[in-house]
Amino acid sequence: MKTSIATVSLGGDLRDKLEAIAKAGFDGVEIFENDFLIFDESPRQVGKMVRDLGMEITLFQPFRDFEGMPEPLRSRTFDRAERKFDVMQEMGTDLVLVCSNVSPASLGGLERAAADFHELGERAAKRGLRVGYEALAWGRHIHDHRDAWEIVRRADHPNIGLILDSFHTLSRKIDVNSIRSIPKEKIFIIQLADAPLIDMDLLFWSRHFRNMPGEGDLPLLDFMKAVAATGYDGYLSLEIFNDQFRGGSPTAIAVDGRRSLIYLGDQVKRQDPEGSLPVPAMPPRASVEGIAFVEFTVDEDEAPQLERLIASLGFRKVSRHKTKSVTVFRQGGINLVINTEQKGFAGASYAVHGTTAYAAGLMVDDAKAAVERAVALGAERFRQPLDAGEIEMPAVRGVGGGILYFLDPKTELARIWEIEFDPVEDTAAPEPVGLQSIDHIAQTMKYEELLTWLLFYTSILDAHKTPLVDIIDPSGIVRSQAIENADGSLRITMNGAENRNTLAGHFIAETFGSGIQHLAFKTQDIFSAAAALSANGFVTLAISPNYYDDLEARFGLDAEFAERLKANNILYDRDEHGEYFQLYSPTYGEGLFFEIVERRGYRGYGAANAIFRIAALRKHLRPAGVPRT
Ligand SMILES: O=C(O)c1ccc(O)c(O)c1
Ligand SMILES: [Mg+2]
Repeated sequence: MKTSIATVSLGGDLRDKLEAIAKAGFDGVEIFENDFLIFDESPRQVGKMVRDLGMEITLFQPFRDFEGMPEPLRSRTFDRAERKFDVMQEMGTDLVLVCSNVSPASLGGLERAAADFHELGERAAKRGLRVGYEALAWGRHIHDHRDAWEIVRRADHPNIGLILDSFHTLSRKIDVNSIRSIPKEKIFIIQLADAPLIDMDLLFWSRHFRNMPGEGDLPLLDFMKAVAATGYDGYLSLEIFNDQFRGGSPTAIAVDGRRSLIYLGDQVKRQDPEGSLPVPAMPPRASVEGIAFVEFTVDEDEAPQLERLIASLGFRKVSRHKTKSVTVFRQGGINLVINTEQKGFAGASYAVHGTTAYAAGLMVDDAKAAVERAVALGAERFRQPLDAGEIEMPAVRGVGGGILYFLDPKTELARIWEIEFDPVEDTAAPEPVGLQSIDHIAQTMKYEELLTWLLFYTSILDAHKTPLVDIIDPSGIVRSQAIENADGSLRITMNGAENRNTLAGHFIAETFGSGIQHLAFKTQDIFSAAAALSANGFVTLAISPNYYDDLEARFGLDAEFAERLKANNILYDRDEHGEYFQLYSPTYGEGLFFEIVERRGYRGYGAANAIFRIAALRKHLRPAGVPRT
């Protein structure tokens, strides 16, 4: 599968962009004219830079306001085209994009436009160049690829073809099946972009909100399936106008882009294995059975404090690593691993970020295959030297440089706790409080990173994203979106902080990066859990009494029930599927905390309660609100 991206998609100068694009593994690049115009090197030099990086120029674009011009504008337009043809020949590319005319001076009429394109085709052919016509969604006369195709068809010239851009077609909800009957040799290139569904002016939406396929809400897969049905096997080229992306790291955005294309190709191929699109083979998305463990890095001085907090949550120390300073705490199906090693990645991670949950292990159907897929999609494999007797656990780098491990039931990874660990007798064992599994892992990141990790998880794991919700923090907005699998055994919430004054923003600033900010454990009975926690000396996060007054009024709760919630600092929510109960620990250190939830059918994460618990959590930021028993 040949991949390309338009230079307009990234920030930096042309050299930075080209280097980032090559590094991410793209085969080609669209030179966006403005990126070239503001760059000081000659067209020849730019072409050489691209080829020296092992790529080719797939397209030069855009050429605007061409078709349907009355004289004398028409002649001027052809002169202008000849000048651009000169540049293209010097640069070494044969394809130019003409986008549909937006000029008020332009005249409509398919025949007139077709005649103009025929003449342009003649001129292009003399130089061995080709011209692709794209219908802008806001073109003055042509804003539908079906009309653009009709013009190309009538132009009837081998050097004139069509360019399809998913945004223009899908933003106008044009039936993609109309693509299937276009001869593949008349499709000169495919441009791809997704976008979040926002009701706004098409031009504004396109110029500011496009994102990578899979990051938005448009039916890109339907579009690509229709393209593939033509037999098209040429370049898939990203063209992403997005202010946030241009402000971000060109390297990171390029990696996301390439991942999005490979993943899209993979989806097309899985639906039509005999299709023409040459997609690299890779294992399917990993089916997740659950969260096998979460691992904390902490130093020896702080470890007792964290262990006391975990013990008060009803976790019992069950085993110690045979060769490393690593212990396992367990309750129900939850494994919390405490790593106080100074060497290796855990030690390095502690040195940079302090006490954090820096790694998580997912139980999947096939751990090796999961990593193979992740790496095929551009993830960075993680490995470190093993001690004698240790088994290799497949892993990749995840959010914030954390580690995502994979285990499976069919290899010795299933027995990792017996193979690498010795059982220990926990003399101060607390009473379990009925926590059964990890309901969700909550990761905090800068808002700019949210789409990156959303694509990372959804492309590697058999999971989907939920709609974006706004979490109201007293100091700003945190944008939250969850990754879930079908049976709810995997839930990861991702909270994108827009400023550092929010609780999430504070966490990122103080731990020097993104990562797991909290873990939510699931119980079947939150009231008995609350009682058992209290007996263990666990200090529950205190919620304002005013919250309960409001809650009673909002949901029409009976007074006695509301009083029970209040007495236990339990937050309550309801959706069309059922009820939700939450209680929290205070924050530990710079913002890490724990949550306990009971779901009675409820599907969300209690966004409506966030402002209340955030306000309460903030009070505990300093000093650490850890029970010191
Ligand atoms: O926003 C634009 O003007 C513009 C230009 C060229 C394109 O290929 C496109 O899709 C949009
Ligand atoms: Mg386009």
